Amino acid sequence: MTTYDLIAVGRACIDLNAVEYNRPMEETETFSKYVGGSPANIAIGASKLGLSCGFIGKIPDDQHGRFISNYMSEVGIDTSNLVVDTEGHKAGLAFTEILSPSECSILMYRDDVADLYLEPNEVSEGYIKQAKMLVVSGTGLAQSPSREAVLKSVALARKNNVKVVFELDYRPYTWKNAEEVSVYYSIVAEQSDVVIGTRDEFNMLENVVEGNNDKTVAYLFQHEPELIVIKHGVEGSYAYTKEGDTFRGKAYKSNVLKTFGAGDSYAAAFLYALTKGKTIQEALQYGSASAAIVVSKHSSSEAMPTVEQIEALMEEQSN
Ligand SMILES: Nc1ncnc2c1ncn2[C@@H]1O[C@H](COP(=O)(O)OP(=O)(O)OP(=O)(O)O)[C@@H](O)[C@H]1O
Ligand SMILES: O=C(O)C[C@@H](O)[C@H](O)C(=O)CO
Repeated sequence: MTTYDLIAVGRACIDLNAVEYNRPMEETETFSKYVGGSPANIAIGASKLGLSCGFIGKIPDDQHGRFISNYMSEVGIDTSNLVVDTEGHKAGLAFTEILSPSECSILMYRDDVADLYLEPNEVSEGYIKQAKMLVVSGTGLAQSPSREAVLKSVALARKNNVKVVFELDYRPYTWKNAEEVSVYYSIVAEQSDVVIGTRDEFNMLENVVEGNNDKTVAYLFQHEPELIVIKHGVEGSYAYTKEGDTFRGKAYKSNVLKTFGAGDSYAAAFLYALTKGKTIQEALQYGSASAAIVVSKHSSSEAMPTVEQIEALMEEQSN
């Protein structure tokens, strides 16, 4: 018996999104606070879509930590394995700059962040075995002890027949160099059932400047993965199966406010659709429609849509 459709492991942080957008951050005076961090956003998105979700991570023992934990509980995520740090580590902060709908950047404050101090002994087999899938974010591999905690969670998932979904989620901060990224990304990707990332992120995994999708899938299908999703921004995304099928997901039209949040909302809705037994082609549409909604809104987490909103957009743009 599984209790959770999905348990995500990794960072739960704070996003501070510029309220006065279409201008440089130097001229921004007001920021809105949201829960952020890619794996937290995915769990929030999936929970808002009605999946039962849990989370493994570490938050600070302060106002930010309590804000994160309260918000995640409010949207229905089980936070019993969201460990409270006792050593004074802080929450990661992501200040977002929205220069224009297509030129966005994120200014990260991630020195000594609590999420990277998750210890292997804080990852419980009893918890992981209650899930259908474990969603692992690449950033959790950037530094010890979180690195070992994530590797342990993958090993426990595999031992208990829990599907491993690896969201590459490459962020340059905290990694030392490209070799290191490639080493740890390969270890986890080769053991995962599903790997999701952008073309650039797969280049980091393979440690190549310009890879191509055929080579990527030929490499990964020699190992555990059964399904690989490669995203190409507004040009859409491709899903490849080990049986040799390829599916293309087109991006939906959107009144874009900012670009970030696309990947997390895409993953949440894609995984929701697969969990509900939709086809891979349909799952690509759910993911793309969810992303189109989130890029038209101000936040990544709070903006995660409902199933009805996703299906309405799919219907509206069905031709
Ligand atoms: N401007 C856009 N308009 C509509 N849909 C978009 C847009 N940008 C991205 N998407 C959708 O979101 C999906 C994922 O986007 P992308 O490939 O940029 O991922 P990502 O880089 O992980 O996102 P993020 O910016 O959150 O890190 C795309 O395949 C597409 O369907
Ligand atoms: O993942 C992060 O740490 C920042 C996110 O919360 C932010 O909203 C984003 O970049 C989403 O893609």
